[in-house]
Amino acid sequence: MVEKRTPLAIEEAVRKVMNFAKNGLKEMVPIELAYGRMLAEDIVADQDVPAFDRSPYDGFAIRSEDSIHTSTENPTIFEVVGEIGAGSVYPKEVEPFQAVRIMTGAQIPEKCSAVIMLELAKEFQNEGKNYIEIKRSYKDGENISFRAEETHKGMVLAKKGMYINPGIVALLATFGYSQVPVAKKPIVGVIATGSELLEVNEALEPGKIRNSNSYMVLAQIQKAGGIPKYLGKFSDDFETCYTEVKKALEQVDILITTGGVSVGDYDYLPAIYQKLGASVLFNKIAMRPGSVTTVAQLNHKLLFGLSGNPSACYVGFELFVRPCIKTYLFNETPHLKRVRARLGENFPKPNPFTRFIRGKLLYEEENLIATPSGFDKSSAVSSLASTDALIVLPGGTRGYEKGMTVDVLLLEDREGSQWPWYDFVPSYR
Ligand SMILES: Nc1nc2c(c(=O)[nH]1)N[C@H]1C(S)=C(S)[C@@H](COP(=O)(O)OP(=O)(O)OC[C@H]3O[C@@H](n4cnc5c(N)ncnc54)[C@H](O)[C@@H]3O)O[C@H]1N2
Ligand code: MOO
Ligand SMILES: [Mg+2]
Repeated sequence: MVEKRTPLAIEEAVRKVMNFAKNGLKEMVPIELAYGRMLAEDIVADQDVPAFDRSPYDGFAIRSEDSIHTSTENPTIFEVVGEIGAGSVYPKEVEPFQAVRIMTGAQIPEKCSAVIMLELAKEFQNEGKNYIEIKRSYKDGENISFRAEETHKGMVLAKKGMYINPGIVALLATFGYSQVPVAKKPIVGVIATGSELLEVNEALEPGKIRNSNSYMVLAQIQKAGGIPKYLGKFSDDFETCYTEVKKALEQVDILITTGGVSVGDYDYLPAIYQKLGASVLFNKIAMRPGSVTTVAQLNHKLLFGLSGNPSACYVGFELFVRPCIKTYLFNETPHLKRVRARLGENFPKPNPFTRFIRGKLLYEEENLIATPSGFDKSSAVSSLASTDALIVLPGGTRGYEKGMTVDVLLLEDREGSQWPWYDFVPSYR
């Protein structure tokens, strides 16, 4: 008699896994390699930006008080006593009715309090000296970029766990991080099980299929921020698979197997977990696809037994493995982000379990439309190619109709969420 498994609610299953998700370590990388990594520390401003009052224009720096009585009828003349470009500092104090020719980015000379744009100053020479004439007054501080107007020393500019985008790279450079503290990536091993599996370069034979799960999962690992490590594909032979899984555990932070988790004669993963002494967190979830997704832990190392069926494998990874990789990388929003959309097609088939339909998102005017990507069986491969969201259809006795409001989990978003697993309400209720 085949073992009867009790399905666990998805939310509970994710919670059980997250109890074993842990933060990883920090490592330093040169700033050129920081893009795309996750920050392992808050970035705190160790200086003001700008660090000195500077000119936002090419022009002339003056003492604004010298310009008070200026008008078209009563122009004011300044003697130009020096010139500085960005990077240079005018060495003296500026006297009344003197001006310093100054370029964008240069430090405002001492005593100066306004900048006249080049275009608004009439330049002339007299007896070998340079002068400018202006026809309006300038206020104290006019055309000056003040010290700390952008950032104060001590401000947190980017938080630990944030994805390092080009803007954060600019910040890191501004604040002198030639070496950047980033989260060390977890090594995530992948083992495919199945006597039917051929390698990608092998010709098809009767009854066999090419191993697509491994390469799909390797890509998912990379996308989530881990280091994928392909450990091979093995026939459904208990001893071989046991030995390979045991060996793999020594080389990785997280281990994924695909296939062999259901109740079939050659589904050996449950027995492998038992022989390893690993404790199984669950082996049946009230979801489709991926109901057979099994997760175990051995000495706090997670072993994900993803289904062999490609769509089930894909979904199992996104719901369970991804948040563990993100947590390892210090991310505090490790789960998929959830938004509302309108269903783009009828989905008439009711299901007792919650379904995660692979879908494609599209904006129509201000509405977000989520349309199933295609062939929807758990064995489907082709529909995954155009999938950028999982449409969540809670289990029940009725199907869903085009235009209904549904929850979707975003696969191409970087923000993520702390916890999307609450109140999935079927819109037909
Ligand atoms: N009597 C029952 N049979 C099944 C049940 C059940 O509850 N009772 N569950 C079904 C569900 S749901 C799923 S999902 C599958 C899960 O099977 P396994 O995870 O044990 O995976 P396998 O049996 O090894 O393979 C299933 C399917 O996937 C193909 N496969 C496997 N590996 C790969 C790979 N690397 N690349 C591409 N395709 C792969 C394999 O050829 C099979 O067709 O069990 C149901 N059965
Ligand atoms: O676990 Mo299966 O993927 O539910 O179809
Ligand atoms: Mg099976």
